[in-house]
Amino acid sequence: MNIALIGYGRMGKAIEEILIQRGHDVVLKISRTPLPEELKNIDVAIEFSKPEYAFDNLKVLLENKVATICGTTGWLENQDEVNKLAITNNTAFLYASNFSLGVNLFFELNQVLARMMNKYRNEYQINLEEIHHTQKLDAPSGTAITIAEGIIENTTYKTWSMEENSQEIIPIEAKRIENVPGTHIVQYTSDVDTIEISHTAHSRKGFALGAVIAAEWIWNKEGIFTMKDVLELN
Ligand SMILES: NC(=O)c1ccc[n+]([C@@H]2O[C@H](COP(=O)([O-])OP(=O)(O)OC[C@H]3O[C@@H](n4cnc5c(N)ncnc54)[C@H](O)[C@@H]3O)[C@@H](O)[C@H]2O)c1
Ligand SMILES: O=C(O)C1=N[C@H](C(=O)O)CCC1
Repeated sequence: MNIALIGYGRMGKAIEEILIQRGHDVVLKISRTPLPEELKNIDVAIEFSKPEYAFDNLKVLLENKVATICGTTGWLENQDEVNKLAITNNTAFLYASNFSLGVNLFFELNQVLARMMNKYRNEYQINLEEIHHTQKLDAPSGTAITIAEGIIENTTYKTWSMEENSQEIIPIEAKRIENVPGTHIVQYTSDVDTIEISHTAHSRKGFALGAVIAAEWIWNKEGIFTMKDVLELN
């Protein structure tokens, strides 16, 4: 496939390596705004840039009817508009806060555990922690937000917060430590014990491979998709 890499930083470079290994051609690499207004001969675009640029990049890509995979976090206030653009332009769009197979399995496990723990809300205090490298611009991580949303969907918690903690709120703690690719921990603590599930990425390879697999999957499709569709976790 002909792939456009929009954002050529740590993730863009890790994705390029896997694209080449799998026989794809990287026909465009963009590391700053603006994108060219006309985009031709691109099968799929993979967008991993920065929170403040993602929305403008996605608009140009979708208006050019380019099927797009987006891994940039921190722009989701515009998600509805982006989804609409994909639909009105008869193209395909997939956003994932985390493309790794392991984290997508972890999302499922988190929901099962949340359902079980809801009965014991009074005995156990929940805590969600994410740890990433010091260059990360957004907090909490997109992955932590997806984990919190998965808990909210399956329990009586109403929201998440990095500042407040109450019966209705899932507290999220974001730590920044040099060279950590991404760690997420969900903990339920009582007076007598702790139940904990965690996912630790050893490198960016898992994120990059997942993004390439999603790009291969979305080619020639129309609509809004998630990694659940790609990995057949539905
Ligand atoms: N979904 C996932 O699985 C996943 C995994 C890792 C990182 N991320 C997210 O991906 C994003 C990128 O992460 P990273 O570690 O590669 O960051 P990075 O800072 O290394 O790279 C970002 C790149 O974007 C480029 N850029 C700047 N302005 C741009 C513009 N207007 N258009 C296009 N590119 C532009 C920069 O030159 C830089 O090279 C972040 O939001 C991060 O949270 C997501
Ligand atoms: O390195 C990053 O930045 C990461 N961002 C994603 C997030 O915000 O969840 C995925 C993990 C790595």
